[in-house]
Amino acid sequence: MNDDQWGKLRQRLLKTVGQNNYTTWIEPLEFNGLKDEVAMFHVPTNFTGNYVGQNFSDLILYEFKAAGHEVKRLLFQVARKSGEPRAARRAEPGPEPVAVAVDAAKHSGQRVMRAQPEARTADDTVTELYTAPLDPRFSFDTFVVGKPNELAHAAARRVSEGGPVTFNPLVLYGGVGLGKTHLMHAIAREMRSRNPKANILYLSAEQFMYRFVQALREKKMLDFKQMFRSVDVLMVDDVQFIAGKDSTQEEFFHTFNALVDQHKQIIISADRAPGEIKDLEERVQSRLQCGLVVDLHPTDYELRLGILQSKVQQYRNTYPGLQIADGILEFLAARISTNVRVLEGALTRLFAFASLVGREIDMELTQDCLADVLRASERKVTVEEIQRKVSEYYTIRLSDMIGPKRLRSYARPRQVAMYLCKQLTTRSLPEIGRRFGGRDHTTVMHGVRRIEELKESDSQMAEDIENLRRQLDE
Ligand SMILES: Nc1ncnc2c1ncn2[C@@H]1O[C@H](COP(=O)(O)OP(=O)(O)OP(=O)(O)O)[C@@H](O)[C@H]1O
Repeated sequence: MNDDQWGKLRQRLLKTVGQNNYTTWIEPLEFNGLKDEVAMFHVPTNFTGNYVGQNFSDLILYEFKAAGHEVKRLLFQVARKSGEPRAARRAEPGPEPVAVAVDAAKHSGQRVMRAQPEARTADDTVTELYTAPLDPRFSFDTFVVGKPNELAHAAARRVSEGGPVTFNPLVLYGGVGLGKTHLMHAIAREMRSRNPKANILYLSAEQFMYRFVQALREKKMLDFKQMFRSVDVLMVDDVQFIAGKDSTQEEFFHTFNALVDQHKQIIISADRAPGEIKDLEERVQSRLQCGLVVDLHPTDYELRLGILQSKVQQYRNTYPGLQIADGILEFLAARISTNVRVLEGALTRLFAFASLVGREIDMELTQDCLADVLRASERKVTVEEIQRKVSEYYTIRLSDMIGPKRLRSYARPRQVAMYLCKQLTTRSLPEIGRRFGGRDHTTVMHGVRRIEELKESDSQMAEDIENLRRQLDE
């Protein structure tokens, strides 16, 4: 594998791990070759290697495999700073500078060898990750409410008003870019403005783990416990991050209990319902389920349009005099349905571009400027292609998949195909139903929902969907 291929592999990892994780963890990896089924990397610090090994090894190994390279181990070595001799390019762990090696055979995310905290160096400091400043853009005023998020918004508002703690914890969950962090920040800001003396701690679950690890390393566990137990409000974003990290979960559990006992408000966000977070201890799951659990649903057309209109209002201050033709926002709301982050990014780019070239934002400029975004959201694949691919994948006859048989071995692939049609084409549910032997749209909806559920709870299903998507992309 050469650097170019590694570049492509990295791009695939970006899609899976998200931009933040990518920038922090994947981008700093310097690919250093493949030897004897060992993929070698230079990493800036032991901590990076250790972290990547623990959290992303299975994904990296999977991507190597998908790219046709048999890789059994990952080896992370600390790169020397300039002026220092380069780290030896070897596959065997030596006394220095090996940080982590990960074995594919045991690759349920487990390391076979790890750097002990004591082995870390001063440059492993993670202090900068400890602060979690609130984003000034994320307030209730800028949060657009629609059907998919009205319950989450109402619960967030209610909690932010303070007063007696009624539901504890409040858990907000939902998919990528649907506004969980926005709402968390809005709650924190509102609480702070209502009660400036309140000790409100907002941090991501990742930061919670870093603090915990650092406290262990520096033998300051008492300070850690005291600090977390003295807050009035604890807000932990993206709690799914601690799943599978046993000691962190345990500490989180105790912190949680101590605060609930003192009637302190806890607010949590997650990318899925607590009961569906794989490798999250049952006792943690059940604690999270004790309060109010509310769901941010995927955006609908109206909410997307509302968000776009609100952003245009905000942009008017930055770009006074900018003209936007009728129908453009409607076009974007209909075409870009992935997540709000992408929608916002598209609009920002459009405004910047229009102001640079000094033109009105019309359809032509929109198509030019957002060609890549629109192409990415364009669903070129057809219902027929999906049906064919899915029947091949599950080795069933196309006619059985489309036909009336209800046997599980036909019904499940049929639901998978319906799900993919919903995701990858612009066909409506009734249209999809018609193409599947004239089925009713409610049957399609049921099938789509079932697969969405299974994708979360059944790793085989998640893998099947991913494989099929990939094959359909080719
Ligand atoms: N209802 C909304 N009104 C206004 N802006 C929104 C809304 N929902 C999301 N956004 C914007 O979309 C972007 C992504 O939202 P946010 O970061 O809160 O998503 P998230 O659910 O926390 O995603 P992730 O799972 O990636 O952490 C932010 O810029 C946010 O302001």
